[in-house]
Amino acid sequence: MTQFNIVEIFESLQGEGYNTGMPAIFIRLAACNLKCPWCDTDFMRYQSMSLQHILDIVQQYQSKNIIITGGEPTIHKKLPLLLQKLKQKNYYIALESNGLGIVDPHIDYIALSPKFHYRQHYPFLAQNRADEVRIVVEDHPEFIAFCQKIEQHILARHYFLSPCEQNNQFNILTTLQTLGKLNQHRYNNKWLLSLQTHKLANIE
Ligand SMILES: Nc1nc2[nH]cc(C(=O)O)c2c(=O)[nH]1
Ligand code: SF4
Ligand SMILES: [Mg+2]
Repeated sequence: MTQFNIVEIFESLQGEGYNTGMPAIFIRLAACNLKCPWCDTDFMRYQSMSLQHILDIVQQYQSKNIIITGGEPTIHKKLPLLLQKLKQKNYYIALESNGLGIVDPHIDYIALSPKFHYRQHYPFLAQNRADEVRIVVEDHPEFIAFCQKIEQHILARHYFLSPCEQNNQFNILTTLQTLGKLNQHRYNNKWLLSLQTHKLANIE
């Protein structure tokens, strides 16, 4: 039987990026190939679930939108089996990934979050197309160059910077200053702000 390691499945609103506010069922897969110091997800607390069990839970909710997140979903080799089933049931599927793996073609909306902290992992990007790129802001002299490099290498419809939360504080000022520098030419500005609004709204 096909099993998946699942941290949680819940219904909420997309808190971040271009689809902010979209009602969706979140499927959070276990494990990650990175270990970001500010990671806000306990991705190693999971349970093994059969494909049918996941479908049963998903179908109890109202929404026809799914957000696959983690952890890092692309490290799950059997993920295409789950996605196929969800597509057969006409779900719209968005995926959150750190960009180190290849994203399955069943995905309708790809949000990639390459991590500056692991910039040495991103010389050759496996996934070089996305609907949106969303980078968590770090205070470092090379951060802007990293964003510009990602903008060159990942063709996306939207580019976002997202404040980093550490010790219950968001680095909003650094984020604003970085946005200002990335968009300094005042024409063809690409970079927008993405907040983790679910944290501000106290929802999951
Ligand atoms: N509401 C809400 N939106 C989200 N968008 C991406 C999330 C994630 O943890 O990947 C997330 C999350 O955890 N909650
Ligand atoms: S890539 Fe995402 S899930 Fe993985 S450690 Fe970093 S913030 Fe956490
Ligand atoms: Mg989250």
